[in-house]
Amino acid sequence: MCSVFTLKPCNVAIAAASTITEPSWKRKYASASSQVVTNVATIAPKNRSSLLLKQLGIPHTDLRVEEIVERQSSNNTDHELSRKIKPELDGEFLDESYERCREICAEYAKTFYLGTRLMTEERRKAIWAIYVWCRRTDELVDGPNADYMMTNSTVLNRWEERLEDIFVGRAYDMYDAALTHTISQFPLDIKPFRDMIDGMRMDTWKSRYQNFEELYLYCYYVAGTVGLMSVPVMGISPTSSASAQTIYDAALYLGIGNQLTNILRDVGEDALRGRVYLPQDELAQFGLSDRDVMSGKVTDGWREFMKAQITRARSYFNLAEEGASHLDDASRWPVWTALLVYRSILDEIEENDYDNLNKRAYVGRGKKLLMLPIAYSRAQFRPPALLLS
Ligand SMILES: CC(C)=CCC/C(C)=C/CC/C(C)=C/CC/C(C)=C/[C@@H]1[C@@H](COP(=O)(O)OP(=O)(O)O)[C@]1(C)CC/C=C(\C)CC/C=C(\C)CCC=C(C)C
Ligand SMILES: [Mn+2]
Repeated sequence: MCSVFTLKPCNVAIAAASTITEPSWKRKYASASSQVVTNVATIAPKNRSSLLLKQLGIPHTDLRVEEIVERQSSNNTDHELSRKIKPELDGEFLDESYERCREICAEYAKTFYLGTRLMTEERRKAIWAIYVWCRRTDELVDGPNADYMMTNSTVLNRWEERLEDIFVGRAYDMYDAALTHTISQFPLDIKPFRDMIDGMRMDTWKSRYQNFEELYLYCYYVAGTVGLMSVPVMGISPTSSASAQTIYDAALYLGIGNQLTNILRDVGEDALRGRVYLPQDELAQFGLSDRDVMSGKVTDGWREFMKAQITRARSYFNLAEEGASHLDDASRWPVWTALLVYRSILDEIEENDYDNLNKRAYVGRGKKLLMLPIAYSRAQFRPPALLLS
């Protein structure tokens, strides 16, 4: 274990790296890429979703969400889920741990941080801890220290072992300690956390996506998982008549919508890193290729392509809206705020006349604040079935 008391927010990735040098880990996978190739090949796209999804042309890959929902709804205390571990942490240390998580969330994720400020204290602390774990995981593969750490399967395997430790109450540093405590307070499942690490594995070897199915899988791994991690913290309204599956699906869609938006916002930046997340077959349908993405020229063809991409990203936010109304009363406002603010990045791309090759779309603070009352009024809505019960 490393010394954690000197960590500063900007050292998050270094802190992650400092504990991954021990040589004794077991290798779970022969290599990062073979693991992911296997996943892509064996998780057959399975259209088990509603007519609405079919009409939208959205493939719903079998992402084993049912497995998570089933455990979440059961009272099986033997399972890793719902284990009430009691980390031996004193109040002051824990307060400091959460405070460090808060600082990082405030510094790196203004939109999410705004959302968390609208939550109850317990929930907001839990989301800060989850945020920091997600951010550190992402930093391992594309943060400033990623090259220095030569991110490879070893680093990610070690990070996954460390995750397993966190879930049994063993923390390596202060950030882990906050998450360990969160796990003792909320019925979090380790699965989406593991899946996010798989997504980062994927990002280390894959820089092109042939079609939307491939991209969707990546988006699930790195972002849909965040939705699944968040539901147990946000809570489902006790009067909701919706199935847990419906609500988890909606949370997953919010993650997908966020990530598609992220990808559309960052096309130019990602291209500079040699990455094109846009589906190759869809680029070709619009007479475009990687070369157009790299050229930085915003043509009419590019605009038309972007319009279609934006429409699809919005459709995921729309699907998420349905589930947001079934969350616990106290969680609806923050979730609606995050949804509206993140979705409005798409409006900004339109405002920029679809120039996401040279400009980064940005939602100003004023606009964000204006969305608070709109989100508040949306959050007052409860599905009609609840009013009857
Ligand atoms: C029923 C219902 C609607 C429930 C709500 C569920 C819910 C709260 C869903 C939230 C979904 C969400 C916030 C997804 C985040 C997706 C995201 C931005 C993923 C990013 C991936 C990698 O992308 P990239 O490398 O291209 O990005 P950068 O340029 O590096 O930024 C991630 C970076 C993966 C890691 C994710 C995070 C760090 C964000 C985690 C956020 C939270 C835990 C906060 C959620 C809180 C609120 C208030 C919504
Ligand atoms: Mn990233």
